[in-house]
Amino acid sequence: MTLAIQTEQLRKEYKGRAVVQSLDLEVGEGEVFGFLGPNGAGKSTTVKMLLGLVRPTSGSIKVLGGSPDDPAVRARLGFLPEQFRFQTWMTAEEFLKFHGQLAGLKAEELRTRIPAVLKRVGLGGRGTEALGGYSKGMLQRAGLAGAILARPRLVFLDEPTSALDPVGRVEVREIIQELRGEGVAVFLNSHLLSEVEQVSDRVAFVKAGVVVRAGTMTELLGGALPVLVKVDHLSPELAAALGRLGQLEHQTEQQVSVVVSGEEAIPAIAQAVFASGAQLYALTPQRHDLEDLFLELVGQNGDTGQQIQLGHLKTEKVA
Ligand SMILES: Nc1ncnc2c1ncn2[C@@H]1O[C@H](COP(=O)(O)OP(=O)(O)OP(=O)(O)O)[C@@H](O)[C@H]1O
Repeated sequence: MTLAIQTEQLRKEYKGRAVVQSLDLEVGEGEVFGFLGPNGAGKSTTVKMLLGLVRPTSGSIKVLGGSPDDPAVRARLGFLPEQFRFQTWMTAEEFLKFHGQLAGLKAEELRTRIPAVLKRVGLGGRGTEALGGYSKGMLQRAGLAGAILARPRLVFLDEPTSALDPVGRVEVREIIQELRGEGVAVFLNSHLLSEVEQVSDRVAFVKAGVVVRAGTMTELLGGALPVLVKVDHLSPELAAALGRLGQLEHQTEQQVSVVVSGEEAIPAIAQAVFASGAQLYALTPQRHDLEDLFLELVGQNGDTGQQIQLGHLKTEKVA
């Protein structure tokens, strides 16, 4: 299998200061990979190196099995930059035609492909308007159309939903899922962690140029699950029964958090409550999310938290 991205000991220095270091990445075909970290962590620099726009100080990069400097490889890459500044005098159709031609698409294919991608990103019927008159969200949609136009095998999306309304965000999530279904790898850079959590197969957290944690959602967020149980009266018998299912925390007369190993333990909690004769008011799993993990890893002010350098980060597709 050809990996979509493979880097070994990738490093970038600016004026002798390392902004990306020891980066070993492997992203599989059809994998959605979230690359997360605080401002200035080195995410955009990594993306630019993967696209061949910035030269690494040392280390190696393979994208789609080749070099990002190879025009044939570049033609199969899609890129939505965070700061999209498009040719405002062009219409969306002209902009896409221009990018399609640069990617080597034939005029005949562009005739059908351009309206199809405009429709896909929610700009159907707006293609003949100048980009100068587009709203921020419409521009971001046009940029996404440009990124997927030439049927790339690897797409880099840098903050793809920052200007979008909630409907647009759902649509982008659907597009990412479609790309994955077609075997396209997606390298996603976003501070909107709940969205990353919903679409990514794997994520890596980067801090000061170093990957501090990486894995699948289950690997990162699985494990102990606190379940909040609210009842009319938490009798000693009920507490004892719940204590047999998991560790009890934050116990009061009417509620307790039962820390169990996974969701499969939830029905037994409900049964224990009913068997005790108590009235159940709430049974709430309180799974940690990527935001909790982000704050834990990089600290609320971005400069606390532990740094663990991973020797090797493999990111194979998760079924
Ligand atoms: N051309 C450059 N010259 C000098 N320093 C640079 C250059 N480009 C990036 N840097 C520095 O490299 C570090 C990483 O920047 P980068 O843009 O990769 O971070 P980022 O993780 O994408 O941040 P953000 O989330 O804010 O977009 C920063 O300290 C930045 O100042």
